[in-house]
Amino acid sequence: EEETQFRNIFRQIAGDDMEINAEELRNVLNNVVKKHKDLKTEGFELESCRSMIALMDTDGSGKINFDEFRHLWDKIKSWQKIFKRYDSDHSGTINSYEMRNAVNDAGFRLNNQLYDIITMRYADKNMNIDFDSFICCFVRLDAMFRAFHAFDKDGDGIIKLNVLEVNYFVPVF
Ligand SMILES: O=C(O)[C@@H](S)Cc1ccc(I)cc1
Ligand SMILES: [Ca+2]
Repeated sequence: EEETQFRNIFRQIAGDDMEINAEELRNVLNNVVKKHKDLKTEGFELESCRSMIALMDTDGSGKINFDEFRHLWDKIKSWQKIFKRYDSDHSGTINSYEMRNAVNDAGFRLNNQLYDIITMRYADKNMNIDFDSFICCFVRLDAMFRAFHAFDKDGDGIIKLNVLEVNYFVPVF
């Protein structure tokens, strides 16, 4: 039941080509986020949606198919729960202190420097991160850690990268 309903929603968003492009992703994200008063945003930017698609597009089609979309949607659903859980002052934004706990809760382990880097990168002038910036940050962190684990064959937490492979880690910034 849930599955067919989700597939129908996907079909509506994706249209005839049954793939979601950046424009269609931006529309659905902005329509859904509007319903959540506790998620502050100026709206998802097209550029952010392009990079979200690039990071989730496993078959390199430049768009996301049903499975890739469902995968992204499940992540966004879980990350919005984390956002609400750690927005302790219900400001609708995440401050640097709340961000550290949110990132940890999502299972990402960063060193202090990286926490500061991503907070600077995604926060506004008052050091607050709004919802769309939060999601973009988490999509990139997720992609970075997935790439890292793909390279870390023996799981010892150390990887060797040649200059071309470094590209997998640039999107975080
Ligand atoms: O689907 C919803 O409205 C809730 S449950 C989860 C969610 C919230 C915000 C976004 I953007 C996407 C999904
Ligand atoms: Ca807050």
